[in-house]
Amino acid sequence: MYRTAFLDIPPLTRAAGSVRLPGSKSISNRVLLLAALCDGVTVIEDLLDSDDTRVMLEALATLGCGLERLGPTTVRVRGLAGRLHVREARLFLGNAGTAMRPLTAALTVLTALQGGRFELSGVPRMHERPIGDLVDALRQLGGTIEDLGQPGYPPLAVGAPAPTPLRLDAPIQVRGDVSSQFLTALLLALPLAAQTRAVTIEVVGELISKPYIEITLRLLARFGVEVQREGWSRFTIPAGARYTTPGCIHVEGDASSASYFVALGAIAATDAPVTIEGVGLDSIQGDIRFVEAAQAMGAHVEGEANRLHVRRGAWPLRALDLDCNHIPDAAMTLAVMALYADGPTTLRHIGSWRVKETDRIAAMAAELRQLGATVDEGPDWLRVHPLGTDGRGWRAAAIHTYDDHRMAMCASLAAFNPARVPVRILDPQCVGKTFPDYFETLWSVVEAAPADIPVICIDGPTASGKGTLAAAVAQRLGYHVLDSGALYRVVGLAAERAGLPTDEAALAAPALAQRLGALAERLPVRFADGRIWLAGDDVTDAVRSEAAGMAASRVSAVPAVRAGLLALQRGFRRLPGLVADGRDMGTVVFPDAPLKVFLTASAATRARRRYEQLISRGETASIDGLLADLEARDARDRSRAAAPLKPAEDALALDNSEQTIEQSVDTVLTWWQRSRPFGG
Ligand SMILES: Nc1ncnc2c1ncn2[C@@H]1O[C@H](COP(=O)(O)OP(=O)(O)O)[C@@H](O)[C@H]1O
Ligand SMILES: Nc1ccn([C@H]2C[C@H](O)[C@@H](COP(=O)(O)OP(=O)(O)O)O2)c(=O)n1
Repeated sequence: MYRTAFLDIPPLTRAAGSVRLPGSKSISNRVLLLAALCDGVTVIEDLLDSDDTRVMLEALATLGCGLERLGPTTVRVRGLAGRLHVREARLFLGNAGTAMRPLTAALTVLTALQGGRFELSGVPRMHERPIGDLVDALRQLGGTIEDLGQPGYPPLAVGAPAPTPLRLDAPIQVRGDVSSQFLTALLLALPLAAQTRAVTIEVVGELISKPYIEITLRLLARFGVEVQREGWSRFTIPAGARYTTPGCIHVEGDASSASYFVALGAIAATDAPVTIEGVGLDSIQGDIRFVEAAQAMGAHVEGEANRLHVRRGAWPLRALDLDCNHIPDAAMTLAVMALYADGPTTLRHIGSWRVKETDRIAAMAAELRQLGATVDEGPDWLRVHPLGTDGRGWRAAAIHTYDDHRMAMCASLAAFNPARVPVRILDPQCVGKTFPDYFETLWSVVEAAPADIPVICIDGPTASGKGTLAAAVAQRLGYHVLDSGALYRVVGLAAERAGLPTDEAALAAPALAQRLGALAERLPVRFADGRIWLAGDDVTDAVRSEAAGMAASRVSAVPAVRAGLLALQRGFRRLPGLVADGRDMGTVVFPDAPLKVFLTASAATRARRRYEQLISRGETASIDGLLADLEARDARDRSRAAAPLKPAEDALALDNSEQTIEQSVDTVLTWWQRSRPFGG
């Protein structure tokens, strides 16, 4: 997951390959609660690992539920069997509506039956998301609920020290036109109160998002409770209802998350399809019907039970006028697809967007306008005018994401714009709510022209702080790092292991130069988790010695070695970007890089830094010896014929002798921001 302040997505061209989706959020949190309420042990497989499931798991643990992680996405839950093990607790539920609403209902019923008091709260946005309709229904039922903030919104406290009688004789009425989660919450909670009598729920007003109720009913059935329904207005939980564990339950891939990859297949030019694993036509999630909407816009989709294959069909996409009540979350994806359509697209019946993670109608309109689009909005509809496929009208934009995972994932699709402008996603870690590795998954199936993948080059003499600066800048931007010096060091070491001399006299022989070149070209080197591996050996420490630095300097003067390492170095230019440090990053390896920095510091400063570095590693060193060595190394690196150390013509010079590391990092990031088309 990217924890950077922003993530720049370079213009993308093609897409192909296969993605596996994380588990469905809606199914994950429902199954967790059902497993916690029932009697016995349930093993949940392919559970979503995200912010929203984490808060649910923490709440259940607080309530005394036995939880055991069997793997990253497998959890064993020992149910509470309908009994409260803890009578008082505070539960923090982040911004997870799928935790807040059902837990409020379940704890109201359990405390009415057994006594106890629980406080439920969330992030500030959660305290702006309505829950009043559910609270009204639970009060009708006889539950005790206290508003701890603004009435009708979390935070709340439920329960009282002593049990209170529940009124189950008359049907419980709940409004269904603001959020279907209120009905879901009652459906999940009321089986706890239906041991001796049937309980009926009546929906007042038109029920929205019916597919989510279908998921709830199907999962209740898996846990042994068959609810009878009359249309979408009356639901009866039979007398004697009792949750029983299905033993093992598998969570299917998130159909709403699938929508981004379906859209990708529809938008990107492809040779092979984009294949989405983990969700298909057998899905119980309503958002699977997004596939029909995408097909109506022109996507070519082949579906299997648990898999989808998507390719571009009609191009530009066909404009759409659609009632989106049945796909409230995935419909956001249509709003971005609409930018690539042949006319205005209207999404109707999306009033629930206004009370989601943010006011999604307002947010979507504002951000699509930033990209250059004309957007009209009404209380419960949105009309997006296309930006066209000839490249005109598109603007590079820094997209606000409003702590809303879907805003970030949707906006990423704008990176296919024909104007080939990058898209900046602010606060990319908001995807952690449902799809922490969304961007990494995106990179695995998309392509960008290498020239569009940014590289920041940091060249300069030894101990000027290149490596330190490169690592820090890369971390702030979410970019990859290329420590090219390490490659020359590894060549020196590999030569030594192969019994090849690396002294200057020997290196003058053309036959040796050729062998070293061949060795460099097929160098079995691997960088992983901050370590360097040579043919399976961890050589991280071995290549860091001063002797290895000297050997590297000598072999690096051999043109065949430099040529041999060229392709390997250019291979580091991967999405979303690269920071490369060395001697010739800006002059030879990435001459088209949009930012080149030539980093220097006085020889005395560099000798002192290297000295401190060695001493802190527990090695012995003398400043005078180091100074002599680094001056010799600089002289060789500068005077060699092949790719000598020198600033590129378009490099910006930075002397950091008097700067702290943070100051150098800020200088480079300021230069970088200036070179980007986002303003600010
Ligand atoms: N302003 C600065 N910028 C970068 N590094 C600095 C700075 N001040 C001190 N250093 C230290 O200098 C040492 C050498 O830095 P390093 O990144 O290894 O250099 P290089 O990669 O150029 O050989 C490190 O221990 C680093 O912490
Ligand atoms: N792009 C590069 C990087 C390093 N080299 C050579 C020249 C350097 O003296 C050695 C070692 O480089 P490295 O960056 O690891 O050395 P320092 O950390 O700056 O001491 O490799 C090069 O020729 N071209």
